[in-house]
Amino acid sequence: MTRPKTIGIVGARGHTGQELIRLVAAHPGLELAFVSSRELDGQRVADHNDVFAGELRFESLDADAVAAKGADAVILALPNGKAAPFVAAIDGAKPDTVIVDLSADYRFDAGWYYGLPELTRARYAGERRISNPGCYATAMQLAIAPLVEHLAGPPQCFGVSGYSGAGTTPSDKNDTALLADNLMPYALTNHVHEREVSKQLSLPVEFMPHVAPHFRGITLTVNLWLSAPMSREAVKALFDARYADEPLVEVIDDAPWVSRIAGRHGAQIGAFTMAPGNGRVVVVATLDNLLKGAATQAMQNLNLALGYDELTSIPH
Ligand SMILES: NC(=O)C1=CN([C@@H]2O[C@H](COP(=O)(O)OP(=O)(O)OC[C@H]3O[C@@H](n4cnc5c(N)ncnc54)[C@H](OP(=O)(O)O)[C@@H]3O)[C@@H](O)[C@H]2O)C=CC1
Ligand SMILES: CC(=O)N[C@@H](CCC(=O)OP(=O)(O)O)C(=O)O
Repeated sequence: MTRPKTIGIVGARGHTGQELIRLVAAHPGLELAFVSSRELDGQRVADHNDVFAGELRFESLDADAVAAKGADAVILALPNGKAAPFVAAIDGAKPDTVIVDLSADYRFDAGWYYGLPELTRARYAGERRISNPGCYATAMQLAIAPLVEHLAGPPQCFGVSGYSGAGTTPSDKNDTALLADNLMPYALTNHVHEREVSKQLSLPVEFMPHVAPHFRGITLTVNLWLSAPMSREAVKALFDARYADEPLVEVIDDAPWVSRIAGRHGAQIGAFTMAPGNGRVVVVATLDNLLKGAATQAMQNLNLALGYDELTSIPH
C-alpha cells in the first residue's frame, strides 16, 4: 500500500477547520500531520473533536513554521486577508505542496484553479494552488448555471445564512443576542461574492445577503428573468440534465428547506416556480455553509489534486 499523504490545516480551531478535521480523519489516504491554532496551542485535538482519536495537538504556527512541516497538502482555513504569508512561505520551501485556500483571497487570481467541482473540474490542469469557493458563491452558481444561456437580465439572489457563516471572530453577524428573533441584512450591493459569481458566470448577478439566528445552512432564493417563455418542465429538465451524475447536487420538486440540509454534504435545488406567462422563474438552493460551502468542497478539490476519487471520505 502507498504511504498516506500528509496534510496540515491552518486555522483548525474555526468552524470550517473543525469540519475539515472530521473529513481528514475519515480519509484512508490522508494523515493529519499538523493542525494550527494560536488559541488552542498545546491542547489535544481529540478533546475538541469527537471523531478524532490520537495524541495530535494543536500548535501555534507562523507561516515559516507551517512551511517547515513539509506536508504534501495544506488547507488554509483562515479569515479573509490572512493567506498570503503562508502561501509565500510554502512557495519558498516546498512549492509542489497542494494548497487549498478557503478564503476569498485568491478567487480572482488567474494563477489559481477555482474549484467548484461540479462546474469547473473539467478545467483542472494539475494546479497545486486551489481557491475554494464559499457557501453563497457555490449556491448561487449551482442555482444559476443551468439557465445561463436563457436569461434576459441579471439574476437577483436573496441569501440567508446561518450565523456560523460569519466565523468565530465576534461581530454583529455572529452575536446570538442581536440575532434573536431577527434577520440581519448586510453588504446589500457589491458583496465580494456578487463580484465573484458575476466573474465566474460571465454575467452580472445581484446578491442581497442576510444572516439569521440558526447556526448552519444557507438558503438562496434566486429570481431569474428568461429571454423567452419556458415551461416548468423545460426549466427543471435543464437542472436534471446538468446534475444527473453529481452525487452532491440533488434536484428536487419542492423548495428545499435549510433545516433539512444542515449537517449534509451536498446541495439541494428546487422550487422552479414559474410566474404567470412563464417569463420568470424562482429557483431555491440550500446547502450547509460549513460542508458543501466550505470543508466538503475543499475535500473534493484535495481529492482531485492528490489523485483520489473525488468523493473519498465524503458521505453521499
Ligand atoms: N464559516 C463559513 O460558513 C465559511 C467560511 N469560509 C471561509 O473560510 C475561512 C475560515 O472560516 P471559519 O472557519 O468560519 O473562520 P473562523 O473564524 O471560525 O476560524 C478562523 C481560524 O483562523 C485562525 N486565525 C484567525 N486569525 C488568524 C491569524 N491572523 N493568523 C493565524 N490564524 C488565525 C483562528 O484560530 P486561532 O485564533 O486559534 O489561531 C481560527 O482557527 C474564511 O476565510 C471564510 O471566509 C468559506 C465558506 C463558508
Ligand atoms: C454570514 C456571513 O458573514 N457570511 C460570510 C460568508 C461566508 C463565506 O461564504 O465565506 P467566503 O467569504 O469564503 O466565501 C460573508 O458574507 O462574507
